[in-house]
Amino acid sequence: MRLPNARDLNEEQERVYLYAPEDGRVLVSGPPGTGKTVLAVLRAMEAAKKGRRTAVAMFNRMLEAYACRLPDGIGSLEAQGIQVRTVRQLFKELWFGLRVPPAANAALILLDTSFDEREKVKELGAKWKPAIWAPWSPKSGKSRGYSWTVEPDEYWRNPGAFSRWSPTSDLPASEESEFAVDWDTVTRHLLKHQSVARWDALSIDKLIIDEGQDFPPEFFRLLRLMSEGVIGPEGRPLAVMVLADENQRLSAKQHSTISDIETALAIPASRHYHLRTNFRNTRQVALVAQHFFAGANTGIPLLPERRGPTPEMRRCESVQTAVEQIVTYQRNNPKHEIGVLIPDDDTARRAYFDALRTAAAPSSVRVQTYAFRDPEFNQPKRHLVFDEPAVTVLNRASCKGLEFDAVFVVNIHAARIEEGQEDFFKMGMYVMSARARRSLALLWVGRPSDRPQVLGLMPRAPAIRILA
Ligand SMILES: Nc1ncnc2c1ncn2[C@@H]1O[C@H](COP(=O)(O)OP(=O)(O)OP(=O)(O)O)[C@@H](O)[C@H]1O
Repeated sequence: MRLPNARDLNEEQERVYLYAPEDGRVLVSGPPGTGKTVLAVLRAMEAAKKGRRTAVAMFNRMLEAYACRLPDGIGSLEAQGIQVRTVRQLFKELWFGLRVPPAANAALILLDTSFDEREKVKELGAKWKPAIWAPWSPKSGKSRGYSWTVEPDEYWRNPGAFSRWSPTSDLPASEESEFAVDWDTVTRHLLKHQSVARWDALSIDKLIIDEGQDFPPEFFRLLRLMSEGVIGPEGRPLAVMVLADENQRLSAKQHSTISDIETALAIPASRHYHLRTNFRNTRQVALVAQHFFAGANTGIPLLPERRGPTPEMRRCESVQTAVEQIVTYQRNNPKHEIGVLIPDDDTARRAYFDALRTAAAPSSVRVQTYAFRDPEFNQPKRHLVFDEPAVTVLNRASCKGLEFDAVFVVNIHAARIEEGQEDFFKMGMYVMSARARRSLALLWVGRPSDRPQVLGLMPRAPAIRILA
């Protein structure tokens, strides 16, 4: 990521960087491009310099990978002793480390079993699952990677039979999705087992959360209790800083508005900092993003002065024609970072990725992608480069927080907007168009006579050049 020098911060950023309290809870809100991630990273570096054990927690792996890469000469965040994790991973590690007894609705129960006792647990119905990560399994030796698990039904029939192997469970999942955490259950469980939890597993005393709007209020209620010292190690309350923009919410279900976060974290006005200056986009890109603005509280950024080309909306005969447009742009601008963003359709993401890779093959340009569910491409820390020329193909959910010189939002004709979900569609378009530093194109595929539903929601001239 591009990290301005602390001396280049503007006044509103400086207020956070220099004067926001180190302890308790602080909220920073601001629209896209106002420097929230920059402040998260700068504040983390500052806290680490002062000897505070700090973590920056991101919503997804893409942002985690992006924030890990700092400009040359600064050294990675990890090298500075700062943990960079997704929130889920951070709390999963903590949860396992606390070794609290299994939660009632947990999908998986783990046993801390030595190699020598494997036959005994097997007799009780436990199974060895090598793919399950257990913090206590040694990295080498005879029992390397052994994770013994027992089905919840089996366990709850006779919990006492397993007690000698310190049973614990996975983070309780919410009913909506196995990937979403049931934070209320986590809170209740930690309150109940506060005295037996091994709190030395909490390896941080400062937590900075980026993209805070994508976590539910229950998560912030847990953080509040941890920062008040109600949950956590005695005498070591957790300091929390949250950065958020409610206009960039990802899901209609699991999210928080700014006022939800203020309430759940009990943030007074004096601890809520507002950013308004957009450092990322040109004025022309910002005007298109503004068209999709859904009107929630964080506000529209001040329009930037920097000028650039007028964004375009282009009809393409086929996916292949759209791909050719992108490849032509890349050939004319070989030094650019290019984002190809899709309003959440994994089949389309893969199709664009494959077609771009083939079409760009004669050149040495890097074409890369990420998808959580695609085992070939779900390790962005290992596979992706940032701040170098590349064509990066991503779904909407993965492009949060990132930026590119040029953005092509493709496949928009296929977007289906469910009743009452228009605001979320617009928020998705807001997030994707605001990734562009300079050039923005919205591409749809169809015949000249086609009128896909979404075209009615697109900006019009003169904000955008319409090309058929
Ligand atoms: N004071 C500054 N001077 C110069 N560039 C800056 C400054 N602050 C931020 N930037 C640049 O602006 C861009 C956007 O910053 P950043 O990604 O932190 O914004 P953000 O608020 O997190 O955006 P989003 O909500 O879209 O994730 C980055 O390229 C960053 O380097």
